[in-house]
Amino acid sequence: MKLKTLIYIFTVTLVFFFGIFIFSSLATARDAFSRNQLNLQKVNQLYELTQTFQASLLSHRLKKFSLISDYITRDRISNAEENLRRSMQSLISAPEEEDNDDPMTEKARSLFDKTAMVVYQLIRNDNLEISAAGRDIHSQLNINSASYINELNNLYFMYAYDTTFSDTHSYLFIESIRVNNRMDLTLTELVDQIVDLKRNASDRKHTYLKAIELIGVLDSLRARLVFIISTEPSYSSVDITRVRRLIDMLSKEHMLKFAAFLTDSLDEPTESELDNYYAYSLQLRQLSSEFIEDSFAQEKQNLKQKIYASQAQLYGMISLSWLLALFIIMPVLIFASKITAWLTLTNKNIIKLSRGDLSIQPDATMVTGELLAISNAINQLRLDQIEKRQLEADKQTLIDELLNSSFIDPLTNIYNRRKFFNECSQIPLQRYPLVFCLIDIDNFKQLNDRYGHDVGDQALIAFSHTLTTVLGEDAVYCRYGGEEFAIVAPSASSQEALQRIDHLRTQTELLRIGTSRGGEIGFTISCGIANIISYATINLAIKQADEALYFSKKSGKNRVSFYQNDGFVFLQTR
Ligand SMILES: Nc1nc2c(ncn2[C@@H]2O[C@H](COP(=O)(O)OP(=O)(O)OP(=O)(O)O)[C@@H](O)[C@H]2O)c(=O)[nH]1
Repeated sequence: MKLKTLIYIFTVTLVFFFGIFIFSSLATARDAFSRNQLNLQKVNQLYELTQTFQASLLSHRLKKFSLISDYITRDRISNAEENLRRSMQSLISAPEEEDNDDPMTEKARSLFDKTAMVVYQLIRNDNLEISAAGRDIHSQLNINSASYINELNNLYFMYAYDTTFSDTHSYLFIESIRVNNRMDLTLTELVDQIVDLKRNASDRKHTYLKAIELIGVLDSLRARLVFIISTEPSYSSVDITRVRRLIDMLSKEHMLKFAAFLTDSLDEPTESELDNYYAYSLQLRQLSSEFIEDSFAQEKQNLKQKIYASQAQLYGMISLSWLLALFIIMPVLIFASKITAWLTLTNKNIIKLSRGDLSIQPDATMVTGELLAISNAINQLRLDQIEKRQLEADKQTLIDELLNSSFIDPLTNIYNRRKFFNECSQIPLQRYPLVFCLIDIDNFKQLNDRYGHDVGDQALIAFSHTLTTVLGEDAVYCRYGGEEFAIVAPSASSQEALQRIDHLRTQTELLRIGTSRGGEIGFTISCGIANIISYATINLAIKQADEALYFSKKSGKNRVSFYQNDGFVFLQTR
C-alpha cells in the first residue's frame, strides 16, 4: 500500500473519530445547558412560592395579632395583604411563560393554582375574623385558619421536598427554605397561642404548654442553623454575619426571656409586653427571610455560572464543528474548483485544436491519474499536429523545389525550353509584335574538345549571366538546348532589335573564362532574329530565326542577322 493511501486512511479515521467526539460533546453540552436553565427556572419558582408562603403567614399573623394589640395598624395589614397578592400574582403567571407540554411545568402549575386558592381562602377567613361579625364566631374561624395554614404548608412542603422539583437545588438553598418554613410556621402558631392566652381564659394552661413546645422548636432551629453554616464552606463571610444575628436571636437567653413572657401572659400581660414579643417575632422573620435571600442569590449565581460554562462549551463545540466541516469541505471545494478549471482549459484546448490552433496551454492543475491521462492525450494530439504540419511544410518545399527544377535549367539557372514556351504563351496579344531570337555559341565543340567540358560549362554559365544582365525585365529567354539560347523581346523596329542583340553579342565577346592550364579564353555567339506577331505563329518565327542564325553562321559567325521576307538584314554599323 502506498504511503499516500495510508495518510488518506489515517486522516479520514482521525476526522471520523474527531467528529464523533465533537458530536457527543455537543450533545452533552446542550443537555447541561438546558438542564441548568431548567434548574434556574425551578429555583425561581421555589423562591416565588416561598415568598407567597411567607407573605401569607405574615398577613395572617398581623391580622391575628391585631385582635389583641393596637400595635398592628390597619395600614400595616393592608400593606401585607397587598404584598401577598403581588407575590401570588407572579406565582400564578410564572409557569404560563413556559412550555405547556413539559409535565414538570404542568405539575407545578396545578400546585401553584391550588396554593393560590388556599391563600385566597385564608385571606377571606382572616378578614372575617378581624371583622366585627367574625369576632362572635372566632373560635370556629380560628380552626378554619389553622386548617388553611396546614394545607398551605402541605402544598409548600410538597413542592420543596418533592424530588421532581427540588433535587437540583443545592443543600444550602433547600435548607434555608426548610428552616424558614419551620420558622414561619412556629412563629405563626406562637402568635395563635399568645392570642388564645389573651382571649381564651378557660384553657390558658393548655395553650401555655403548646407555646412552650413551640419555643423548643425555635431552639432546635438554632442548632440546625449552626450546623448548616459550619458544613457549607461556600457561604461567604458577609452572609455568615447575617446568619449569626439570626442564631443570636434564637439564643438560650432569648428563649428563656420568651418563656418568662409566656408565664407572665398567664396573668394578663401588658400591651407593651405583647408588642415587644411581636417586634421580636418580626425581627426573627426578617432575619430568616434574609437568610433565604442570600442563599437564593448564591444559588442563582451558581446556576448562572453553570449556564455560562455549559454555554461556552456549547459554543466551543459549535465552533469546532464548523472547523471540522471546513476541514472536510475545503479540500472538496478546492478539488471541485480544480476540476472546473481543468474542464474549462481542456474545453478551450480541444476547440483550439479542432480549429487548427496549436497554441494550447499545457495543463498543470490536474490531480487525478485519469484526468492527467486525458490532458496528456490532448497534448500528444497537439504534438502530432505540429509534426504533421512540419511534414506538410517539408512536402511543400519539396514540391516547390521539384516544380522549380522542372522549369529551371540546372546548369545555367535560367528558364529551360518548356518554361520558355509556357511563359511566351502567357504574353497578352496586345504586346505583339515582338521579336524572336535564336543564339548559338560559335565553335563550342572545339572549345569543349580543347579545354574540357568544365570550361564549356563555365562558358554556358557566363553567357547565361550576361543574358540576364543585358536583357531587361520585358524579355523572356531560356537555354534552348545544348549551347543554344532563345529570346522573345519587344522591339520598335528591326533595326532596334538588331542593335539590342548585337549589344549582347559584343558583351559576350568581352567575357573571359579561366582554363585549367591557367590561361583565359573568350568565345563568340551567332544570332538569328525574326518577327513574331502572335504566340500562334511561334513555330514560323522559330523557323525564320533559325534560318537567320544559319545565315549568320554561314556568313562567318559572331554576327546577328534579321530574317526579312526579301532577305536577311545585318546591322548597318557592321
Ligand atoms: N561542355 C558542354 N558541352 C555541350 C553541352 N551541350 C552540348 N555541348 C556540346 O556542344 C557541341 C555542339 O557542337 P556542334 O553542334 O557541332 O557545333 P559547333 O562546334 O558549335 O560548331 P558551330 O555551330 O558550327 O559553330 C557538342 O560537341 C556538344 O557535345 C553542355 O551542356 N556542356
